[in-house]
Amino acid sequence: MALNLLSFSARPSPTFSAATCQASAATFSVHSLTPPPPPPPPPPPQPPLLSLPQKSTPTPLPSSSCSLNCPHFQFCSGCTHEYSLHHPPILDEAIDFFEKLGVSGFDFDTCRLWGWRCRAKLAVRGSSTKPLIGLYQERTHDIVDIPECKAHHPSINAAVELLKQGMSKLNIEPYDEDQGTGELRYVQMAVTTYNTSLPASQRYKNGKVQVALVWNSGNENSPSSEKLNDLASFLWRNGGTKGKVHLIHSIWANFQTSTNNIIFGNRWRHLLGERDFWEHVGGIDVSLAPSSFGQANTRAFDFLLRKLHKYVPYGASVVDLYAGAGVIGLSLATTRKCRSVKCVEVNRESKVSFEKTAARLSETLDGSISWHHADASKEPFSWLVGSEVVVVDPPRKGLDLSLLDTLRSLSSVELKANLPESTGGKVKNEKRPWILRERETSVQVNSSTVQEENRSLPETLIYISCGWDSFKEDCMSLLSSKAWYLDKAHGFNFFPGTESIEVLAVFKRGSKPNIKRRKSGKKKRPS
Ligand SMILES: C[S@@+](CC[C@H](N)C(=O)[O-])C[C@H]1O[C@@H](n2cnc3c(N)ncnc32)[C@H](O)[C@@H]1O
Repeated sequence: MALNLLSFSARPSPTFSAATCQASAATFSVHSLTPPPPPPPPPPPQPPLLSLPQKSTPTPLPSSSCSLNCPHFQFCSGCTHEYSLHHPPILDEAIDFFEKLGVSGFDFDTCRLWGWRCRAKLAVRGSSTKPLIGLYQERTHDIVDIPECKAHHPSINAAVELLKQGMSKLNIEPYDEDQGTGELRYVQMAVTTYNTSLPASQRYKNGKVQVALVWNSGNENSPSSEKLNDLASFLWRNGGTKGKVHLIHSIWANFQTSTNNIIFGNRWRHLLGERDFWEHVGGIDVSLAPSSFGQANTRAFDFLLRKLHKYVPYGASVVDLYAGAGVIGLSLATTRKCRSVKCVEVNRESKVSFEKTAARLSETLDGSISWHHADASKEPFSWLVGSEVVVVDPPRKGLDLSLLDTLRSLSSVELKANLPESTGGKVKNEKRPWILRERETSVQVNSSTVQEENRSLPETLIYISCGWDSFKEDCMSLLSSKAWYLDKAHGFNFFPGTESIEVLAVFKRGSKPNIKRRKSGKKKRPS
């Protein structure tokens, strides 16, 4: 699927780091699973999970601790603030927002502050003798070279350095946007920290990089393909299994000739190394092709998933909208033994990753699990029917309006849905409309599982958001419909150094129960 440059620099970027927050076991024991961080830079004392039940401002730390210490700060558009990485400026606003809505127990998981980015898309410009590999400078098309990025997993920086050496040695020309000439346009680097042959404590820092080279040609038969193969061989020879340092997991090519600012073309080729890229998050092994969406902050995503699990009842039926490769849905299917899970994703490239993950999990999956190549904004109601829980994880711009409207009107629709003759169109005639509608592009796991007719509508809405502004709007819109109330919210430091946080919000259908304080029943002590 095409990605464009706006989202590229929007999902905050780069870095590399050292310390992992030491969350107190009492608040979030999963942190004890976090492998120790890579050795490098400034490892100040880490503030961990900040539990903010009241309007409590987290304990202030000196501004020098938890600072970015990145030589590229101010030149590169990836990070917007330098100090107190554990406490992004937006956090205070989030605390206020949830407090005003009467949500108790909002907490913020600070996660890893440096070296957190396990997935980066970087532009390649400059010249073969002096390649520049990095992000655009704010509001320009000038690339800032970021070899010492503190957000990047250290393996990404090492792989970028190796790539530069290869380009110089083999005379690979970076892309020239004005002329449309040159060979290498972008590179995507994705790190897998899944290596069970290492002790758990050493896995993160020994992450291996899946390198995807975006080549300026229509396919692998172009005259410049020889250079592409030479570059891949160079990377593999020096960074692959037999290199001095084993750094590279695999090398892929993507072919793109478009003159707009879309990063990837439609054609992908696996060149060297392992074809399958596995990571372990949310209690499952997940496969991620370079063409599929993958979360940039692997560790923080793992924390989020583990927190998410507890909001989904055992045996529930779930629809996972904006599902990517179905990581959330499959993680729930496995850990919560879901009766059914439907994943809905518009990028067809994610299908193969879903299939691989599901195949590896097949023995643990009992329910009916499916993935659908479909646009969640089209007939959204049909996706909601039959699920008790809906999970949405939209892009930064938030929910599609049609889906938002459908969620807002769920209480009134439910009445109709329960009346056998009253629902219109496909919903009326087909028990599982999604199967009919997307037959060619769906994947059904456990097709032998008999699905009973389930016409229920979601009672729980779990909203995962990477766009704070759009989340606020969607949240207020859902609440103003009176169809939902906000029950819980958690924040995660997915993008330290930036203005963004990730939010996990749990909405329940109906009105908020009026919880009256129970009388303790204890007898007063005689004074
Ligand atoms: C923030 S990502 C989340 C992916 C997935 N939940 C995960 O964590 O790996 C948003 C996903 O929504 C997909 N998407 C965007 N618009 C969509 C739509 N209208 N219908 C279905 N999927 C959509 C994107 O392709 C992307 O994979």
